[in-house]
Amino acid sequence: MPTTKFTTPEKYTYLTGFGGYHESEALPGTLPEAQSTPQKPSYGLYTERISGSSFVAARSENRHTWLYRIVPSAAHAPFECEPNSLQLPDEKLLFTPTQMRWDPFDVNEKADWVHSMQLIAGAGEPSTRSGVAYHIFSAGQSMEPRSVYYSADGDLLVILQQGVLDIRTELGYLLVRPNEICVIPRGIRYNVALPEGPVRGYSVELHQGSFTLPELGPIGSNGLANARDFQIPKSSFDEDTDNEYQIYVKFNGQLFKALQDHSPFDIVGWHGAYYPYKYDLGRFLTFGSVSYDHPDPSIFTVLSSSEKIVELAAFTPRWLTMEDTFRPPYYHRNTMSEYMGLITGGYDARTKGFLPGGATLHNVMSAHDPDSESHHAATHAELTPQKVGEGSMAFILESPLILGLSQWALETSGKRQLHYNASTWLPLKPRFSSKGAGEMNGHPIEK
Ligand SMILES: O=C(O)Cc1cc(O)ccc1O
Ligand SMILES: [Fe+2]
Repeated sequence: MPTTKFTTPEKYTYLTGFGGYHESEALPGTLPEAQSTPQKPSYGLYTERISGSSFVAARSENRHTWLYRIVPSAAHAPFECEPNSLQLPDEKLLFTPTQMRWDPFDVNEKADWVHSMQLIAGAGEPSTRSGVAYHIFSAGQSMEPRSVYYSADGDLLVILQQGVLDIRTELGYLLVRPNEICVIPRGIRYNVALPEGPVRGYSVELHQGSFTLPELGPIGSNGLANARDFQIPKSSFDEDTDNEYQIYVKFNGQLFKALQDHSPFDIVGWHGAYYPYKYDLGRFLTFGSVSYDHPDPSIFTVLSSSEKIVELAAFTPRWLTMEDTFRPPYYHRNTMSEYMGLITGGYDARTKGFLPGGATLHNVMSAHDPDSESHHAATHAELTPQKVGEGSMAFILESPLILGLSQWALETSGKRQLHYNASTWLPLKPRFSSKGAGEMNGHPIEK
């Protein structure tokens, strides 16, 4: 059969709305009317289903999608183990309460998406569907065009820091640019091309549950990440049953590969609620205190997860107007582990050492926040309305899990700052005076 390529002119247009039931067809008349499994699907297609939740999951958590494709995904050669996979950290993680900070991670010019993922920290494991894995990706190469990857281990949240990801998923295209995040659900196959050169960023794989929008409570019906701003690909297919394709899968932490002689991008139409999506953090509707005191960063939550295993919050540009307030984050210890990254610019509790493409980890109950310089600056700042984070974007992943560190994070990457704690908090000296409130080492505290 001759190979004919079909790409929709609407390659990068999207459906919108978080969590809703969507449908898309690249050829009119693909989707069956009023049913899902007709005896003879249109155009001689095969019907296939991908389930992202158990059949009996509550309606609010039930996620599945019906696919109408040229050849079923099951038609491939056996999977074989890829022995030298970088993505397989078959190692014991190190659990330490020591505060961690990393310089920006290097781009691995030779690696593609699949082979560039490096584990930073994790807890639990995929086989029992427990916990999370935090990775850094830093790829210099597009994936081989006739190859796809999927993870059987969890839903993947991608926080892009540098470059552009042209992600072709089975369900259509997603162009992910800096300041955007995307989620690729477990099992969805995709190829990542790098149209603008090397990419770098952070990812979190959720072994259990799925990503959700946080409840809004007293905020009301809009705000934070609005459901409408989540973008979902539209169906687009290749009609190629002549060439060989590679299917990579991460399965319980191990990379496997199988070959097939037809394009995995052969879905002509789909309907369902299980799909990849992207979101531009620039659209976040930020709330904060307009009177006094520092609100908790939960007010910045972009995505939560169904079993509260991890939550993503973004520190977007915003106005601070609080009166008589120490405005940056307070000193704290937290029952949650806090992993932070910087997409652009700076972060108001840290004057130096926390740079775009770098990261920090303050594990469960490990004390942290403002470094001595930013503490001093904020204590003496004039409290006029102030825009913070202009041109900046930082994020935090909060998790109740104690995170263990990989050998790569601790040693191999060479990016761990060995004197993080000492340089950040040891310069903080006592300023207490029993002679009375309002004095600092015998000097009146400036109001
Ligand atoms: O910088 C951090 O550690 C994140 C953070 C920010 C904040 O405003 C309050 C608490 C907190 O952990
Ligand atoms: Fe914190």
